[in-house]
Amino acid sequence: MRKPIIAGNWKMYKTLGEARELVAGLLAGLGDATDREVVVCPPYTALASVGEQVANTGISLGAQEVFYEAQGAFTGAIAPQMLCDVGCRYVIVGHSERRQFFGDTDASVNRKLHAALANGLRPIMCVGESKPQRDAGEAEAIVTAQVRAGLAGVSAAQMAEVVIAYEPIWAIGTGDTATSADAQAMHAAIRATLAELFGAETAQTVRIQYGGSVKPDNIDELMAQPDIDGALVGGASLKADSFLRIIQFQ
Ligand SMILES: O=C[C@H](O)COP(=O)(O)O
Repeated sequence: MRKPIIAGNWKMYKTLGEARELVAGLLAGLGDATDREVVVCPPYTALASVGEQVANTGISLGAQEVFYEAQGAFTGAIAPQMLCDVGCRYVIVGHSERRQFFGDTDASVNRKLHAALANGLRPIMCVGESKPQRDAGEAEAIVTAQVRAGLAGVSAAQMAEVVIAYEPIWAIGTGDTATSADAQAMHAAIRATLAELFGAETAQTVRIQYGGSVKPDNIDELMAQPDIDGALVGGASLKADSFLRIIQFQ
């Protein structure tokens, strides 16, 4: 059985004080459910503080990005060990905003994913097509190619640590969610690709999140799909009440 994983990607939001307030609200309402995993991914500036706050709670810490080198003259970059140092368990790689604004490619995403794994971090690797690509009927080919390239050189054993997030770019921050049927179809295509790469048994164990305008009013339907194993949530993770409702999907 795949344990559902709900992750909040705060993107470039939350000062230290705001971060503490949000996490306090989450901890107050979380309860002790152990049948689902909860992750928050604050901006770098709040990682250490939130890391202390969530230590020994039901919330895991994740970062939004990582560089693939261990150390060196890489101004502005953060190394995998630095993320471990502040308590991170997860790190997002290949988010479409990193691909769009910061030059990430399938090749650099693959290097970051390997660096994360080598340092004991669990990568959440994002893939997803643009609107023109979907309209042209290329969505599945684009997404499965991103999966293959991003996972190049990864072993079946390492896949136990990898989470994949399918995020159609046109659904991010737009309120325009993929229908649960469209999302399910893409998740099934991703799982079929994983089966080709790593074998059917391993493919059945890999968690695939959906991301793109996940809200309290659509999470239940999305999570009811057989190949949707969680959500990567942006806007609706910035308030405790809406993120708690998403965590408490039926
Ligand atoms: O990482 C999260 C996604 O980009 C989704 O963002 P959103 O929930 O604001 O659409």
